[in-house]
Amino acid sequence: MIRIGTRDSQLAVWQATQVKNLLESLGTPAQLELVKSEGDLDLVTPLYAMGVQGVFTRVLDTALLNNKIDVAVHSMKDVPVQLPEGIVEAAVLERASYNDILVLNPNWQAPDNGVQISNLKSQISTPETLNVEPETFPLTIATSSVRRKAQWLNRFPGHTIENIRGNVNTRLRKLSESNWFGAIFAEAGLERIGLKPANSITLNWMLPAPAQGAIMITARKGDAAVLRACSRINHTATAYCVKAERDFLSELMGGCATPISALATIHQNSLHFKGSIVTPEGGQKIAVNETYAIDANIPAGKAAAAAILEKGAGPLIAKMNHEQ
Ligand SMILES: NCc1[nH]cc(CCC(=O)O)c1CC(=O)O
Repeated sequence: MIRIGTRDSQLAVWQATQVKNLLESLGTPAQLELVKSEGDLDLVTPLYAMGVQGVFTRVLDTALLNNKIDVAVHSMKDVPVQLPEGIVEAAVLERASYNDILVLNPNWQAPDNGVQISNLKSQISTPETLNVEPETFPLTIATSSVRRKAQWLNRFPGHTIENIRGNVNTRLRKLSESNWFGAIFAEAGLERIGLKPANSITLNWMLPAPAQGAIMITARKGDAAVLRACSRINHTATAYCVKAERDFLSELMGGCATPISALATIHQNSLHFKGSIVTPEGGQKIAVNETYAIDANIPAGKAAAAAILEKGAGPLIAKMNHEQ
């Protein structure tokens, strides 16, 4: 019987249940163990001020090391790149959507100046390759992610970003009780628990967090039986892409509040890698868009990090770490 540790939010339990079902479909019985995390208990402090590293994962790490559970299931983007001593990656499940989406506030009151909501929506959904129409109205958007804030303000410098915390259910409620235009969510999180509202816009110009949309299973180092069972539900292509994204992050990371984004996808025999660094208030952005032949066995994330440093990312990262 594999004991699966999970946080107790609806999304976390959904993800852990997915792992339980996959393990059981291959003949390994499993049960869930629900654990509360600090990231869920404190809903006021912005994540970056909590010392982001591991606020969601620490409690499950402790439970693993104390032999209270055999595996832990995490949204992979919440897992620090450096795992604690004694804990290893056991599997990565097939990735769901990696997109960020803007959920519109159903109760938003349009100002009385003739602004067209359809114009605002089309500005927000315009892909990266097209120029954005000049702004017609300074919107207020909610997110507590520095990465999302930085990219939003880079594209819409006149807008205002408000902080919003809590699990996805809490954030959807806070949005509907606010006067914000919308709030940014990971599409995967809302889709998994059937909460993605129809009035949402895919932000295909926003680069996701490394490993967004992927689920990671961790286990104790050397727990051979558990590692063997988990390896059978590992999705190789996803694991390959998110490794590149996390390598990029770890090569560049000086501080945990640095808005670094990365997305790796596989097309035929190539790995396409997009990465960016944007200053927190959106003023400066450096991006790379690279392609690596998979056969060549190049460590894509490290190569892309070298490419973005070549473009001048170093001083930008240093400056952000200094200001923090
Ligand atoms: N940081 C919170 C978090 N961690 C994982 C998800 C969603 C699922 C995913 O991205 O894999 C979310 C919610 C969000 O970002 O809106």
